[in-house]
Amino acid sequence: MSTSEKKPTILETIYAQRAKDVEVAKSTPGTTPEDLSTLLQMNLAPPLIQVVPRLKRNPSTSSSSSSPSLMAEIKRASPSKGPIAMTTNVAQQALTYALSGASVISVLTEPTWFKGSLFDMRLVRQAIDALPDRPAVLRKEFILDEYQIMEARLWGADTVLLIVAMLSQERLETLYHYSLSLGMEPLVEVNNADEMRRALGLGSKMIGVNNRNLHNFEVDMGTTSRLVEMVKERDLVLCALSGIKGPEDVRVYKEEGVKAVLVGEALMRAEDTGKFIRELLDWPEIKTQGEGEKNRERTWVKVTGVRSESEAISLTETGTDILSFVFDPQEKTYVKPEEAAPISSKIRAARLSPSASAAVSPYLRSTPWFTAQLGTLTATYARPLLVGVFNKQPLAYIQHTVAISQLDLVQLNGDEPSGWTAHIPVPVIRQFTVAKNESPSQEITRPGVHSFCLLDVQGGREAVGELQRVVEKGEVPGWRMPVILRASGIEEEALVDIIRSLDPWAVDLDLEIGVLDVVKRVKGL
Ligand SMILES: O=C(O)c1ccccc1N[C@@H]1O[C@H](COP(=O)(O)O)[C@@H](O)[C@H]1O
Repeated sequence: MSTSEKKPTILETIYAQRAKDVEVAKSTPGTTPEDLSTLLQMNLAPPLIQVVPRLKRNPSTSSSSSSPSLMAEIKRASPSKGPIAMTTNVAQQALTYALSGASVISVLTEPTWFKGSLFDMRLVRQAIDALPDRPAVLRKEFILDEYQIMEARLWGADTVLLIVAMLSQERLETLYHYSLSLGMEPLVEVNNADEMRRALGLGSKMIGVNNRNLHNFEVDMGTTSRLVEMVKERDLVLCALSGIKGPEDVRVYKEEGVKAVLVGEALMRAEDTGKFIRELLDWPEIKTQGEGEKNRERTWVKVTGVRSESEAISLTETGTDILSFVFDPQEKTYVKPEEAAPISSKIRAARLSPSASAAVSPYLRSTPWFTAQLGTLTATYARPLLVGVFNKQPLAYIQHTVAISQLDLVQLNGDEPSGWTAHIPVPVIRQFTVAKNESPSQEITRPGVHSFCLLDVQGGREAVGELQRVVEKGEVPGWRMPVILRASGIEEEALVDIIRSLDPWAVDLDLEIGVLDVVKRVKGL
């Protein structure tokens, strides 16, 4: 950056401070450039998503006149406004943005003027990590050194900001290509035609026009509009940045063909963030489950302990949705994988394809983890589903059994390591115990590891309160968590009451005399 005799502008001041901050980080034991480079070589950076394709999808994409996509910013404070939202919890804010349809979450990581940090960015990434089709994470920074791009990748960013106004052409090109080498297409920020030419010269696929002049803070909403012509017919996403306050601002950009808008302050100050976003972008309401609304037809029945073809067939004919084989030799209903295989084949040959209506709606792309798992399951598999139940068997045995017995799901009843789920090729159900006056395990509601949970209720009716809390508070407000209730040991009338009040996704019954009558009763509820 060129030095001048005049008082430095805010951009020059921030640049100078960030250059010092980077030197401190680089010379701190544990975070030297060599350390970061080793961490990258060890593949310790979390997986990436590609920002440009993600930016092209938003809740209005399927309609004939799609609205711009949203880059929603986490911005506690700014040099021009001072404090904006100092007490906002960044993880909650990010999840709200994601569930409201944001394609990108921009996180200011600069500490002095914006009160941000890499820790904020990590929390944002963690909060949205398990969502299907999660938004991309942008490190919104004053990037002047490759070191900051390494940091960004290691702390969970999918893309970084490069501000043309503060970089020589040589630095800009080097940083742009370095970011690409780590798999991240950067957002290149410009403020005038000269800077736009420099960004286009890079071959940038994502250019943001900042309506705010970073030297004098002046916001001119026409800045983006004046540069639109320069990118017409080009294969890139043009984004309008700064000063966007209401739907009228976005409408103008939409008509001009701007594909995305970045909004910070207005979102951080919004009272009802989801509503504000819908109105701002003229998006359709994103469907969430209303109070008591079901996302499926009726309680499913899972029966555990199937050992013969005749049992499997009569259960299927009675309407059982999930058949479970027990592969634990300690159990009296144990079957060997070779014995389950022909039963699976018979059931698979007879079952119908999933109904088209079960397919996941595009508006539900950003549903919370467990609900989305259920949506995928019902859209992908025909019923009855075939489950293998395991209790501390070796991983290799589980993998072998999935293949031999053609299982749709695996149920883990022991304390198998959570990392195993990544190596089991079908969705995993994990069993937990829920007991009266005992806080349920936090693992039950932790998204991203198991796909479904089966809750073994100890204490009959009296533990139902705990169960109720898991179902209602388990995921995100407004979303009831789908759970499988282990019903064996609960007498039939109590079970019927529990199903009526709790509306679990499924109940799990042991195969024993009289189970067919219970299946019929549950299916008839
Ligand atoms: O907002 C500032 O004061 C500022 C100062 C220096 C560099 C960037 C600044 N803000 C940027 O503003 C947008 C978001 O704008 P808004 O909050 O929606 O008006 C974003 O690009 C920030 O990085």
